[in-house]
Amino acid sequence: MEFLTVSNVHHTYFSKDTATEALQDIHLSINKGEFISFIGPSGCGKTTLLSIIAGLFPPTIGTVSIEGQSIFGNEHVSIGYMLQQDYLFPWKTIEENITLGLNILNKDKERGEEVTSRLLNAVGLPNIEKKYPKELSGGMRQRVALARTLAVDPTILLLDEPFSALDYQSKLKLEDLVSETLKKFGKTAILVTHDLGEAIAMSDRIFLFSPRPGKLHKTFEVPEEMRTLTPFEARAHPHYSTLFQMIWKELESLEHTKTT
Ligand SMILES: Nc1ncnc2c1ncn2[C@@H]1O[C@H](COP(=O)(O)OP(=O)(O)OP(=O)(O)O)[C@@H](O)[C@H]1O
Repeated sequence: MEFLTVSNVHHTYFSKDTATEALQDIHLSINKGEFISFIGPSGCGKTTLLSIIAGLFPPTIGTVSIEGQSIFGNEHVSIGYMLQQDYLFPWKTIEENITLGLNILNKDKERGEEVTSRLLNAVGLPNIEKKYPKELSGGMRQRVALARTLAVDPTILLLDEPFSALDYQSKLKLEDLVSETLKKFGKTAILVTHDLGEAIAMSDRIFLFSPRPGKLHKTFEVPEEMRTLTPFEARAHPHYSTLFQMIWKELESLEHTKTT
């Protein structure tokens, strides 16, 4: 079932005397519960498209809708955004950080304690409600950021390189945790990443964009039998390296068109 639709999206950034065309004629659709990755050469407009889907600004041309309704100014759509940095408030406890969104939205305020405890359990960090972010490692803080993102029960989760600041071991563990948690909560998600292996291991489909102005170059389906595995297990599946090489070659040919 089509859930998110991006139709005829073009985006140009205008400043005093320059116009930078970031995206050109993007059409795509995503099904409910799917995990999608956006990959492509640096500067091809991945973050721009994610920001437009988040409703941070409208595209110059085109529309983005969720379940048939435009996302701009739509108060029924709540977007969960997870970034490279966790952006937890250092002066607030973990519980206060997690319930921040609920308080701002005036939603489920009285259930804050219960929601916090349920989500901290889900991300494997029980009983840290009263701690402060500085008492946690980088990986633990990103797990709290995931709990905070899920607390508002977002319609869709947008993940902009959320693992890239972590050491390799923490990154692999968090990939598994995010994947398992999103499946458990039945969430739809889009991941922007420069790590092709991560995209293959975590996604149902991968959207490859061409150099700026970014266009959707190709879509790759991850084989069904890999999707039921954890990202860690998926990396050991024989189809993983086949897909990696296929997409890598495409990426290299796109990089070539960029410089020539
Ligand atoms: N606020 C802005 N004003 C002007 N130009 C911008 C702005 N934000 C992004 N750009 C330009 O738009 C293009 C697309 O940028 P964007 O950050 O979306 O690409 P990206 O694919 O996410 O890049 P990267 O992979 O390097 O993070 C780039 O050329 C960038 O310099």
